Amino acid sequence: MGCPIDHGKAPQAEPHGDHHGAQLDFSRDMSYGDYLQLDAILAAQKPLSPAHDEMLFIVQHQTSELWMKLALHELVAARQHVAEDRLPQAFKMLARVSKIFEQLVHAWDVLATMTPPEYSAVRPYLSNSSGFQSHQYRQIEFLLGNKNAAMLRPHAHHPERLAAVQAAFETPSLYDEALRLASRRGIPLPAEVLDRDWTQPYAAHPAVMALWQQVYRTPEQHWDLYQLAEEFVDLEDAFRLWRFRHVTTVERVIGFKRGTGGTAGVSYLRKMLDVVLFPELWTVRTEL
Ligand code: HEM
Ligand SMILES: N[C@@H](CC(=O)c1ccccc1NC=O)C(=O)O
Repeated sequence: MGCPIDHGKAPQAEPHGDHHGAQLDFSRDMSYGDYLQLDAILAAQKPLSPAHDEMLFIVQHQTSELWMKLALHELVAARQHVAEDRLPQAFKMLARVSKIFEQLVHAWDVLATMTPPEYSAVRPYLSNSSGFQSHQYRQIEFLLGNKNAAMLRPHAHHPERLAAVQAAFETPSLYDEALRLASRRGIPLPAEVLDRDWTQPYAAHPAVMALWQQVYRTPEQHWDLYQLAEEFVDLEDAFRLWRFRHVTTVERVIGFKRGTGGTAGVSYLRKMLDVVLFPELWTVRTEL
């Protein structure tokens, strides 16, 4: 079997030759590398230091950003599906995002092969750059409800990126949309939940706790909200593991040095382990 598109060519003279019938001439057809823009992607690793390990550092971050690009694409679409009452489509996307995070959790194993002296050879070349300035990461945090206006500042000098991060900052989070959906389904929720200032981080509310208690006590009557809640828990679980591996990897590589981004480093990242994205989905478990 060759390409499913009929290019109007005669069949290969030797379909069972040493090329197994594969097309070998791409002078006129789109090839693998053409489709994937590999020339652009593979020309984008530009080490600044003479250190051997900088290639690992660059590839690790670039691949993470590509997975974050997909996660963001899925999360934006999932939120839209929730906002428009199409839960099955949202489930599919949220399950994929959880798997992306699991992939990113395992990716730390590769970076952890870099020892402190190996990283010390690269670090001076990083100047003040830091993952803290990742605009895709910040959009993911905002989409998941972890809003913080100060995090917009690193993007102020770049209008296009600022607009994207700002839009994520001002738009209801995935969880906000889930609560609005529950309300459309007839579960009573107050205005301070349904129409709040979306630029504020979500804070736990007793009415939302009551909603999830109802869902988890009678799942058969609220099956899709129950499934949505469990998708959210999967997602937060995977995200927590990612945050945890980040701190432990950072600690083993730079110890308690300040971050290049200006924070205290490990103690800042440890503080981020306290973030709870979907608070009632965790506390409801105590009540069941
Ligand atoms: C040796 C490897 C790494 C070290 C030493 C490191 C260190 C740090 C430190 C110290 C911070 C706090 C901000 C600062 O002051 O710079 C930070 C933040 C951050 N890093 Fe890393 N990091 C490493 C690898 C990675 C990788 C592979 C990613 C994946 C994209 C990443 C993404 C981030 C993100 C998104 C933040 C912001 C976190 C937040 O604000 O909650 N880092 N990193
Ligand atoms: N914040 C790190 C530097 C760092 O990790 C970094 C620098 C440039 C591009 C990505 C990075 N990764 C995550 O923060 C440090 O303090 O060593």
